[in-house]
Amino acid sequence: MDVIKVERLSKEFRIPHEKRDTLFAALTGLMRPTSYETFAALKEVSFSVEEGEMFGVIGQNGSGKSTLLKILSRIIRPSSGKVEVRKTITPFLELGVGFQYDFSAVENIEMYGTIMGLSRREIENRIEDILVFAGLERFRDAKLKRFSSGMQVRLAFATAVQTHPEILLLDEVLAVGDLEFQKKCLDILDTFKNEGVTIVFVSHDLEAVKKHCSRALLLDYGVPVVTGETREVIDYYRGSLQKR
Ligand SMILES: Nc1ncnc2c1ncn2[C@@H]1O[C@H](COP(=O)(O)OP(=O)(O)OP(=O)(O)O)[C@@H](O)[C@H]1O
Repeated sequence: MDVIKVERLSKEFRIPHEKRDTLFAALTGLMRPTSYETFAALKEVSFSVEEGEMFGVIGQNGSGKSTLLKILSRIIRPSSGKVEVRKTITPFLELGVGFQYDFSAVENIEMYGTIMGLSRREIENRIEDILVFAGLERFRDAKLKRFSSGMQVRLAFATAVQTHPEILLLDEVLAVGDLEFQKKCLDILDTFKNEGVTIVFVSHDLEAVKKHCSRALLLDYGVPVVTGETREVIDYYRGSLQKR
């Protein structure tokens, strides 16, 4: 069963240009009205993701991957096209949103867990597991402002995976963690996959995409160049990069 179905999805952003012809006009505010340029971040993108599948989205910087995930999670609206999502989406796009830097690790787990929809009891039962998974047991009472960015992501990911996701959207969030932690997270994703969780995984780490995703989509400046079996999509991507 398809849990995500995207048909001819397009997204255009309006980029403002302020025209100030002379310094005098700029200083006196006598400028022409702002004009806008339209920028197409996604152009007629279509694909579907099956339940329990880990689906990769790859492409160069600025190719529209994050825009696509933001539309799937309803953070932004498409300009045209159709997006159907049949289960609840848990977006891990910006891990750690809501973290309080003056709070300790444990206080942040309690707060973040609440934001992610866990009950008080669920959080209390899991605090130790979360700290162990994040490898931060020794830092339980340290304030977050003393943590490195990698430590913050470890804490956020460790808390977030305790929720009961149906569809997970991951946007390059693991890249900040060190190699050992990245491996741990990818192992967790495999466990999720085995439990039937659907995962959409945006990454520049092509080896991780190849290893964990069954199918993938390659975007090139908003254009869906190829969708299919991950190995073929990655080979195509590598081949096209060599030709440039
Ligand atoms: N709110 C916005 N307003 C205007 N342009 C935007 C906005 N959000 C994204 N863009 C533009 O859309 C294009 C696609 O951006 P997006 O962040 O989706 O790319 P990406 O593939 O995720 O890139 P990266 O690999 O660098 O994370 C970029 O050119 C970006 O500048």
